[in-house]
Amino acid sequence: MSRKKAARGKASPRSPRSPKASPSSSSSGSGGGGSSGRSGRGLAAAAAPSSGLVYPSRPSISHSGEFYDMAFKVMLVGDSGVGKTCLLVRFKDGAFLAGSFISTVGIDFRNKVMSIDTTKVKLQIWDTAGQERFRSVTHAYYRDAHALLLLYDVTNKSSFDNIRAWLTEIHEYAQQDVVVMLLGNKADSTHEREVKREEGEKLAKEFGVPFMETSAKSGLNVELAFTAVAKELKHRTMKEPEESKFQLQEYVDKEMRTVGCCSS
Ligand SMILES: Nc1nc2c(ncn2[C@@H]2O[C@H](COP(=O)(O)OP(=O)(O)OP(=O)(O)O)[C@@H](O)[C@H]2O)c(=O)[nH]1
Repeated sequence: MSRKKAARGKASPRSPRSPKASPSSSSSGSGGGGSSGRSGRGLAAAAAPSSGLVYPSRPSISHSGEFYDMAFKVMLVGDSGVGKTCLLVRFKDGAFLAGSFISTVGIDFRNKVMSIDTTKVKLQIWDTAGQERFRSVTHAYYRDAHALLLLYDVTNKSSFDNIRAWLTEIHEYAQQDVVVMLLGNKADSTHEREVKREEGEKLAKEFGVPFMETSAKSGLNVELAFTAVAKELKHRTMKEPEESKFQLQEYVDKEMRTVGCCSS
């Protein structure tokens, strides 16, 4: 069995739910960002993304009129229902999508320009459908991703168990030096919790990836997760010799201690 097949075999995402949007309804987000993926607008950008890092010699301007110095592609991946769209909407708009769950169809993206030290970093964030039937669409996007935020749902053990299969898939399709961060989402749901924080930490350690728990609902660590990834990508790109190497997990741990965060 090929590695690809093995990865697929292991992954057993939640049973598919009927999406409310049709792939043909889409023109994916550009400029200020695409749709949230909630109302059937802007879903399922079928065309492969244009490749590569934007690191212009002078600031560029985004479609929303914001200047930026460098741009990166970040993908959100993980089982259906773990909260990828909600995490993106929380980060981009500071809101939580409560109410009935509508699965993402295919793939969608939104942009956000962040100030990292004195640099303007544009993140183009791709929200992928977690459902197995869209996997072949999302595979095409992995190779252009500079960072992957891999989510599981702390209230859903099988989404955690599937992380190994997701990591196999990432190794198969993404660039070798892609930045990967593991996120245990829905940390606000203390009563329904099925995965302890320590289990997430242990798995992340095993695979050598940084880890934190998040909540798209409360906003816990959402900004931090994207900031940490943006910092890592910026440091990798600038490679300033006098700068000491940026340590992503150290940064995350320090920031979490500072804000006195973390749920359990
Ligand atoms: N309590 C809680 N619920 C959340 C959180 N994030 C998402 N949800 C809920 O989980 C459900 C699924 O969220 P989505 O963001 O649509 O999940 P997704 O990973 O994008 O799902 P697919 O599009 O199918 O891949 C929704 O009902 C959300 O309201 C969170 O942090 N806390």
